[in-house]
Amino acid sequence: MSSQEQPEQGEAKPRPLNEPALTALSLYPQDWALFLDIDGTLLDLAERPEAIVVPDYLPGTLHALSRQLGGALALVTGRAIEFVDPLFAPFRFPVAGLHGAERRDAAGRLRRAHIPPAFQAMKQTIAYEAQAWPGAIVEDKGAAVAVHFRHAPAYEAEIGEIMQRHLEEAGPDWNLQRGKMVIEICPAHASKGHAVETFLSEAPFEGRRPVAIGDDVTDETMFAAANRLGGQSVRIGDANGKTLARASIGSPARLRDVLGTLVK
Ligand SMILES: O=P(O)(O)OC[C@H]1O[C@H](O[C@H]2O[C@H](CO)[C@@H](O)[C@H](O)[C@H]2O)[C@H](O)[C@@H](O)[C@@H]1O
Ligand SMILES: [Mg+2]
Repeated sequence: MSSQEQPEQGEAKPRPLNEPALTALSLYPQDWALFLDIDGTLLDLAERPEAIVVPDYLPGTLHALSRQLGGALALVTGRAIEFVDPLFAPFRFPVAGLHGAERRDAAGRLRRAHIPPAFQAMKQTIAYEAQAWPGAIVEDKGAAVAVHFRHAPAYEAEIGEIMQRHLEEAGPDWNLQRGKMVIEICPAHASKGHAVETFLSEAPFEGRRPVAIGDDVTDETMFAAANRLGGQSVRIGDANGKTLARASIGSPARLRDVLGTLVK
């Protein structure tokens, strides 16, 4: 690398180019709200659900960006809320968990999904059945239960059949949600798009245009909401063309870099 390409000693390193879909968050912070998925978006995917790594600078970056946006930054995730808060401590962001089935608004009010005794019993049955799928991981998320087959791909079809059967027994209040090497049963009213719309009906999100960023099929409803509301929708990674998102960013690492450049 020749000397003229080297930044002068002390000169700031060239800042990554802001992605056009996100620049507005820095140029017009009073007009925009940011809705962020977690796994595969803010955080790199890991081999196991509990093996995720939160870069030590990330909670502070999100807090600074939230302040810049007047508090209009929310996490919208398939994770349970109680799993999310420790990830970004000491900050407690507005958050929709279980794909929108539970939500804590900007005022701290928490709305949880009901967990009937029959659902608790079903989760125990699934945990027992999972013993027949070596490598599968059962994730009890309270009002949802996920079976991960990232390390048991040979059992994907059988797991899908069993989960479909449990869904039929559970009834219309529940839904089957697929994701990356995972299938789960969650409350039927869970929708990330509806969660975004609900946040946007409340302070400090009200009156702002949404930027929705996600990486998976469960994020498509919030892309649709953002598109419908004159906002921006950004998909992380390669969606093989099958997405409603109107922009894309290559990886969680790239997104984290760009988010850092948006903080003034
Ligand atoms: O809506 P998100 O915030 O993206 O959460 C989606 C699911 O993320 C987790 O599972 C996924 O990430 C794991 C860790 O990287 C990975 O091991 C797994 O294969 C992925 O499916 C989480 O465990 C789920 O509960 C979330 O629904
Ligand atoms: Mg995700």
